[in-house]
Formats: sequence, C-alpha cells, structure tokens
Amino acid sequence: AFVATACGSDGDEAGGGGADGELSGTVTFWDTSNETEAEVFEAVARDFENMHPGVTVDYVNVGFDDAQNRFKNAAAANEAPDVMRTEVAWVADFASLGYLYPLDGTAAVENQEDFLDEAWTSTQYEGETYAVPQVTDTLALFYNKSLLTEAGVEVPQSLDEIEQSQAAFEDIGTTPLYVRGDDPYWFLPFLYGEGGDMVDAEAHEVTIDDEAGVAAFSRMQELVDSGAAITDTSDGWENMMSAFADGDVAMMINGPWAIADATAALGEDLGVAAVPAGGQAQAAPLGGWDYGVYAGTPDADASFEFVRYMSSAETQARITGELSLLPTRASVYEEPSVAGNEMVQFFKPAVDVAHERPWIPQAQSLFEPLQISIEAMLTGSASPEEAAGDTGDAYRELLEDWQ
Ligand SMILES: C[C@H]1O[C@H](O[C@H]2[C@H](O)[C@@H](O)[C@@H](O[C@H]3[C@H](O)[C@@H](O)[C@@H](O[C@H]4[C@H](O)[C@@H](O)[C@@H](O)O[C@@H]4CO)O[C@@H]3CO)O[C@@H]2CO)[C@H](O)[C@H](O)[C@@H]1N[C@H]1C[C@@H](CO)[C@H](O)[C@@H](O)[C@@H]1O
Repeated sequence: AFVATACGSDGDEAGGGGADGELSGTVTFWDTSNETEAEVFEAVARDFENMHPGVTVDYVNVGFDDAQNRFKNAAAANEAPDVMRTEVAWVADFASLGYLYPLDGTAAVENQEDFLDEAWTSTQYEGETYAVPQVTDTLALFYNKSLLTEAGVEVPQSLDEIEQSQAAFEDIGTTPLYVRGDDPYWFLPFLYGEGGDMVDAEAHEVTIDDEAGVAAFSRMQELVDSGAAITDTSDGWENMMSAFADGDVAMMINGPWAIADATAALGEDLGVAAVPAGGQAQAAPLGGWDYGVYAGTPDADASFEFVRYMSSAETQARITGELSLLPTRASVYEEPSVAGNEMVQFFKPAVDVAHERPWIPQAQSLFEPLQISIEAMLTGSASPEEAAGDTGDAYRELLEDWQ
C-alpha cells in the first residue's frame, strides 16, 4: 500500500505547486459517468485546464462496470489516475488499501460544512477524509405521463397497484414497468419494500435471506411472471432506456443520471415519483459519487485544486443546470436555477429519506453475489427461496463470523 507523501508547508515537496503558487503538472482524471454526462464533466475539466496554463488535464472516461477493479489494479502498479470518480461504496474499499490520499487540511476540501451529511458520510474512513462529494442520488419511478393518461392509470404508489394496472396498459399495447434484472442496485427498492436489508451492520448479521429477503425475491419474480414487468439479465441499461423511450413500457425505475436522456426522449411527458412501496414499506437506496485523489499522485497541489474546483458550489450548480444531477452542497440548493429545477425539487426530498447502506469496506462486495442470485432466479434456475438462501450463504463467506 502507498503512504501518501507528506506535503510540505508551501506544497513544493508534493510537487504541483510552483514558487509563485501557480500550479503545474498533469492531472489524470478517470471519470465513470455515462455518455451524456461525460460531455459536461469533460467540458468542466477543460475549463479548469484553461484556468491553469501550467496544468495539463488528461480526461479519461472509464466504464462504470469495471472501474473499481481497474483503479485497484492501476494503484497496485502505481499507475493510478491522480483523481478518480469514486462511487460512494468504493471509498472505504480504496482507503482500506491505502490507495487514497487523506485530504483533511488540504486545498481539496473547501467549505466542508456546506456538504450534505448523507454525502459527507461516504468520504470518511476510520475518522479521516478520503474523498470529496460530487453528486448524491437515489432511485425513483420515471413514468410516461401520456401513456398513464391514455390507460386511465394514476401514478402507482405500490407494486400491487402496478400489477393491478397491467390490463389497462395491455389495452393500449404496452407494459407497465421495466425491472432491471442485470444490476443488483435495482433490487434494493424491492428488498426495502418488504422491510428487509442486505445485512444488519450493527448486529453483524446477514439478513438478505430472512423472511423479508425471500419476500423481495418473490415479489420481483411475480412482477415478471404476471406480465406487469419486462426485464433482462444483460444489457439492462440500454434495453430499459430504449423500452421507456419507445413506449414499450410506461414506467421504469432509475436515477438522476438518466434524467437527461429520458428528457431528450419524452420531453414534457416525463414524470418522476417515489419508487413504489412493497408489502411492508417504501424506500429507495442512497447512491452517489465522490472525487478521490490517488495516494501516490506526483502533483498533489494540482490534484487538490482540481478536486476543489470540480466540487465547488459554482461547478455543482453548472452540472445541475446541464444534467439535473443532485448537488452535494446545501448552498447550491439555494441557487434560483437549482431551486427552480423540477427534477431537483423531486429528488432532493427523496434523497433526504433514502436508505443508507453500511459504509463498511465489504459493502461494495455484497452486490455481486446478489447479481448472480437474481440472474439465477430470473432465468428459472433458482426459486426465490434458493436465490435468497444462496445470497445469504455467499455473504457469510464474505463476512467471516457474521451470523
Ligand atoms: C457489481 C457492483 O456492485 C457494487 O456497485 C454498486 C454500488 O456500490 C452502488 O452504490 C450502486 O451504484 C449505483 C450508483 O450509486 C449510482 O450513482 C448509479 O451509477 C451510475 C452513475 O450515476 C452514472 O454517472 C454512470 O456512471 O452510470 C452508473 C451506473 O448506472 O447507479 C449505480 C448502479 O448501477 O449499485 C452498484 C451495483 O450495480 C460495487 O461497488 C462494484 O461496482 C461492483 N462492480 C464490480 C465489482 C468487482 C469486484 O471488485 C467485480 O470484479 C466486477 O466484475 C464488478 O462489476
């Protein structure tokens, strides 16, 4: 593991800070954002470069799916990017390996108290700050207003209501809902809806295979079997977005990162609402992204200033203006352009009540076994009970001595 190089008082030892304080060096930035978001994030990174003639920004867009492993492999070879777009569950993982620069007291963290608590929490590991918040998010129900009107269906508040709406949508030649079967994050509203969770981190207990967990798997399978939902066990993102855009489904569950594309497809017809409730509760997961600085970054001052700029209130307001992504600074929600954004008006209260996940290093490794079980169930090779049980067994392997 790499210990972050001590940064001298005037910054010179860490490199990146010239005698006159002007920055110099190269900042390689790995960005996991999707195609539509990347245009904005790259443009903002270019503006930073134009402000600092001595700094070169090497913007690299890396796919979300294997980004976590790619960063860890690169860091192990001391070839990691200087700044990494780090998913909220990756911070503890990367920090526990010594791959992230401790940022307390550096220029990367500006106006710390302005960050939302739920966003700031994900940047902490063993009492130190290892990242700076970028965006926060949760899942919501995206719906096609004109299809609901045509079918005479109110915005459903529960999975029961979605199942009950099936005949009305069938009459107009469409299906109520797209359920993602290839990304385990999309399972969480079902799990929370039955009053369940993946684990009980306080009690060191695995709970994914308890009664609520089994009920959640059953609920998902039943939605598909009843014809109220269509799903895929691969290429879910593309299939979901095109089914929603083409009107093959009236609704999908998705997050703020899908707003720009969904708006381009449906325009004023796009509506968003809370994810539908299950049998016991209604809740959506808390997700989001931070900026991490590689512990071995050679031009630390340039990397710190890049992160400060990218996470600044001004940049956050610009990104919300162009993509409707959710700021992580409280002050930005006061900006008139942000306060007047209809999508932010919906998503901010939804994020405030979103279900947090345990910020433990193993948290990110709980999704892959879940993905394997969901796929086994949806392809018919496991019952909901078996899918829940197999996931629980895999968790107990990962979390030694947890019950
Ligand atoms: C399986 C994976 O499980 C977890 O991921 C969770 C994640 O922790 C959750 O928070 C959640 O993430 C939300 C996210 O919060 C939300 O913002 C949004 O992100 C948007 C962006 O907004 C948008 O800009 C754009 O980027 O597109 C993004 C993607 O849509 O949606 C995300 C969910 O998609 O859900 C994830 C689970 O999917 C692990 O962390 C790993 O990622 C693991 N993958 C590898 C782990 C490797 C072992 O180290 C293994 O070898 C490999 O084979 C595996 O593939």
